Amino acid sequence: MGETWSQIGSWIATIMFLWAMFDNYFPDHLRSFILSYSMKLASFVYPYINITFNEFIGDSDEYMDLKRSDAYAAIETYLSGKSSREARNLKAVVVKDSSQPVQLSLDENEGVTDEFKGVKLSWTVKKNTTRTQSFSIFPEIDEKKYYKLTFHKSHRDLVCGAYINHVMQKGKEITVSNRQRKLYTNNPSKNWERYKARKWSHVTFEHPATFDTLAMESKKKLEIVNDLEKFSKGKEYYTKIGKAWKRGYLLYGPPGTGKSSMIAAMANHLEYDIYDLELTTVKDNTELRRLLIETTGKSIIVIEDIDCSLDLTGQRKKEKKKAEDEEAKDPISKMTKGEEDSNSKVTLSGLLNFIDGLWSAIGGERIIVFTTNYVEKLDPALIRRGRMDKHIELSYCGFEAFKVLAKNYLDVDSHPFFVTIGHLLEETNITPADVAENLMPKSLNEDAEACLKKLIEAIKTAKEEATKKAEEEARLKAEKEEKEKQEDVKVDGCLAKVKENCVGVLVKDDEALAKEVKDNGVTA
Ligand SMILES: Nc1ncnc2c1ncn2[C@@H]1O[C@H](COP(=O)(O)OP(=O)(O)OP(=O)(O)O)[C@@H](O)[C@H]1O
Ligand SMILES: [Mg+2]
Repeated sequence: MGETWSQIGSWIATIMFLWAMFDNYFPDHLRSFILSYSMKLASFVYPYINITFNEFIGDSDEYMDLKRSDAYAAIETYLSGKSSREARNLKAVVVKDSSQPVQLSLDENEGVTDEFKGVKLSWTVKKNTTRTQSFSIFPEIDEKKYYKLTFHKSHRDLVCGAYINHVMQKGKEITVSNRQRKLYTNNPSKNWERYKARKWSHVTFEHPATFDTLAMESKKKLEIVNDLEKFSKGKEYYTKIGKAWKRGYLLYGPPGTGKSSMIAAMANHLEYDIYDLELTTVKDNTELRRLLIETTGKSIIVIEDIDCSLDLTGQRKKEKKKAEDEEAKDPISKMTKGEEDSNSKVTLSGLLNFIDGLWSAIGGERIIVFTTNYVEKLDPALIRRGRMDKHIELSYCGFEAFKVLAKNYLDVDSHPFFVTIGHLLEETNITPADVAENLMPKSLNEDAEACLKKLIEAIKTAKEEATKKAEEEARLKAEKEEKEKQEDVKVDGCLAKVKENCVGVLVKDDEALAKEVKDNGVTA
């Protein structure tokens, strides 16, 4: 044993001596010559290239700076399917916000093979373990995991370029399709500075609406679906035309015509998250921009009832005044509300900047949706094309929309009652929400026919009510006109009297005098 050790010792000493001689006495050009030949010899004996992808990147001395590498995560996801089929030692990882409860990945020292354009490659998971210097009796063990990609040197260009890109892209795509989508809402800014506070809170987005369940004309529906798909696949196109990759939709129509349902259908179709922006809690334009920066790509930013959210139409002023009146009556509610109802100073120009300013281009594909019940009240600058690229009107229920609802709610494609319903719908304004409510069976023994009958009655009632309302409105209008006519006659009479009494002193023209008489009576 002692002999072996002394032999190893003498070998090491000899190698070190030769290395020192080589380093000190060989001329530079001879040294690089020998080194290059020895590399060639090594590559002849082992013609493979290894690339490592570390799990954590950043400054390892500064623990806080370490960040899980996106590339590592993408590789793990990319290999997950292969690993579960081929590898013998697997590890189950719980992935946050994923629709799959666990993801299987390779355990240490396990490997799988992959093939790309006829080239074979192998992936293995390795671990470096080092003991960190510490004064504890239990030295801390620092483990660094990494993926090692091995391939033949003749495929260097293909692997370093196209293959690695392919892995990253596929890995991200799988992550996106597995992820649970989220519905975000903005937190009031007074909470932003708290420990771990976030600008957006989220829940899992689970709205079941799809374009199949949406009741509207099929032609219009197809047009919207095509528009969305063209947008979501249009990265290169948007780059080519020099436009930020985003699109604005304005959804308008009476309450209950499916504006919110359409937003849910859009998100489900594109697999996007939704950011539901409550503008009234945003203090000013700077806060609006900060919220925008924190949104991610592949998302729909929604501002519902835009006419009520901003002081563009005078709506908010009215609401504020009403709130102030209520507070005056109930001072306790004012105290409990605290600062929450502080005034928002978001302006039209701030909102326009949010939609298409320089900041709006950050973070990838994004859709912005505004909804309103009163499109005519909106400032034209806000909804011009380029900002709100597509204006979609959601209107009262037509026959085609009814058929979609009948199929969804009752599983009925045709029925003798359909003809009556079709005629009634042509003559009556009834929202899809009301139609849907009537089509929904309310007890176990209510069948499709009973529901359709119920709907016919409801449309008839709506029609009668609408006729009554129209008649009442016509009566009020006629009354108003009659009153105005009478007032005009009275004014003309007074005017004649004034003119008669003031002949020669009349200084005002007829119109001004008439106005004064109208406002103040004959005394004027
Ligand atoms: N076009 C539609 N297709 C299918 N269902 C609809 C449609 N319109 C309304 N509904 C039904 O009516 C309900 C209310 O619709 P939704 O909330 O989408 O209306 P809205 O236009 O957003 O109304 P508001 O202007 O009051 O916000 C939905 O839950 C849905 O079941
Ligand atoms: Mg709505």
